[in-house]
Amino acid sequence: MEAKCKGKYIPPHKRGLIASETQTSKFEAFINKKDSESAESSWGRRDRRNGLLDTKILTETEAFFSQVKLESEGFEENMPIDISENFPEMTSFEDCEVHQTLLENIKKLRYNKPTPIQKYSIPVSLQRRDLMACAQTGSGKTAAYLFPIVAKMLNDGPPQSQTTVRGAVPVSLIMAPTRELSIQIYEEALKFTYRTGIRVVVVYGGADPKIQSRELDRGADIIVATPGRLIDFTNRGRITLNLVKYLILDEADRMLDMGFEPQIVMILEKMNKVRETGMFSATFPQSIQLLAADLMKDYIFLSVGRVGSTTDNITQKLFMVDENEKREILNQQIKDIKGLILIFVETKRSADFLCEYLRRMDYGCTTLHGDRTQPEREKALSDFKHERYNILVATDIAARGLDIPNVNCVINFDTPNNIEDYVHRIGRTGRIGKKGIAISFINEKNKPVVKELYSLLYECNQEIPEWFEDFYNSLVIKKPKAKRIYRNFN
Ligand SMILES: Nc1ncnc2c1ncn2[C@@H]1O[C@H](COP(=O)(O)OP(=O)(O)OP(=O)(O)O)[C@@H](O)[C@H]1O
Repeated sequence: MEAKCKGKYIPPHKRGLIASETQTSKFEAFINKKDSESAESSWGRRDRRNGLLDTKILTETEAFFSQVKLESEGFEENMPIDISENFPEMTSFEDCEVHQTLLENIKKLRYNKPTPIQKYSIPVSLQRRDLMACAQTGSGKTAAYLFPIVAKMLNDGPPQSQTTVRGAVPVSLIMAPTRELSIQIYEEALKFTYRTGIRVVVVYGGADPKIQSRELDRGADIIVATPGRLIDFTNRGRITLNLVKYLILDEADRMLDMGFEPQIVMILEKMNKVRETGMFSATFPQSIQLLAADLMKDYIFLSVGRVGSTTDNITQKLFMVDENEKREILNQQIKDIKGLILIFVETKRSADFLCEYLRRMDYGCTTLHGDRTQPEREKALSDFKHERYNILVATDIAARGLDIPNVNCVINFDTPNNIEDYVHRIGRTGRIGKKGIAISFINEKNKPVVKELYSLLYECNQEIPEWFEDFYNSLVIKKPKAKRIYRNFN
């Protein structure tokens, strides 16, 4: 029996056996032979029938493809893998019998081979299992979930009941914590769905809801969203979630922490219980893992490298700097750095002040923070990406997920007191095998993060300055209790 099962990963040891096996037969119903044989998918045929072909999006996506450069300098291959059930890894994207258009899109993206997280997670998702996946920043987690979603959707074909409901009735929902990250995921999803006929729409706060609403009216098969705006649209009946089969929480630990969790629960309540869920992040504190586990069924846990660790490609430097010396030291440090520099500060006000200062020092600088309007935020990010300014001063809204090529250096002007934030922030550099530098200014205010930071530096083989060793020791070595002196009165 031929081992080819469309949209499903077939591990090398199972090729040539297959169809009678349970995993395979479970998916036979979804296999649409015509789809995989013809260049056009059933989604494409649907669009043609309904006059939905969107040439503007196609042209836009072609422009994205033309910007793709082969940036990877080789990923770390020998990472420790922890997986809760044995799933053989895939060695190439072609291992998966997926629609040829998806494989062509992978070629256009110039992904020659899967990264370690992709190798292990794609087979799990194609076997339609829930997944909690943790891998370092910049290791290709976005493709790790987009590839199987698009593969499965191409397999399944459009849902029959879709046309009877008003508004958008997505099959896949991807949620992310920030507007900029949602836009980035949307643009990635356009590349994966190019010429498949699958429509992707992004909805996020701060942008004109009328424009987003018009897009939704044309139909949305994959929706990428920030939670607040998604709730608005579902409450207004513009988005119906009861056909969602594939749910992804990107930056899942952030999505499930206290800030977002109530909104996520509200959204999940509107969804069909029968769905496949994927949760992805570079960090996953244990308490959040427990919460996440409650939202999945019989899930696979996968980690590539230690949960919450960072890549050795980032050289992490620490400086002991008092608050009033920070600007001066910053000036000394950035003078000779080539390429893009991303500086993190704690507050929106300090972002503006620091940017102003750097401009006075003749640096090309812009800011990204929550007090700016959405168009200003998008322009700032685009100006930075396209190197119109080589310094971006940002608050934590730029900490997670953003994939900006050529960020050579991240500076924690105000180092966060939470190790997860630290890991995500410095992860804006040293992506996909590239080298990067992360500089952090530390002082007494950072006591809460010292222990975890020390462990992180140690495990990533980073140089630990003597003063930091002392700082650490002063916090961990308990002072001996004063000895009681028993006087001898004899
Ligand atoms: N197989 C691959 N080959 C080459 N490049 C890849 C591959 N997969 C992903 N990339 C590229 O790697 C970069 C980082 O990927 P991505 O943004 O998905 O990382 P991430 O793991 O989600 O990071 P973060 O934790 O910061 O969100 C992107 O530019 C992406 O296009």
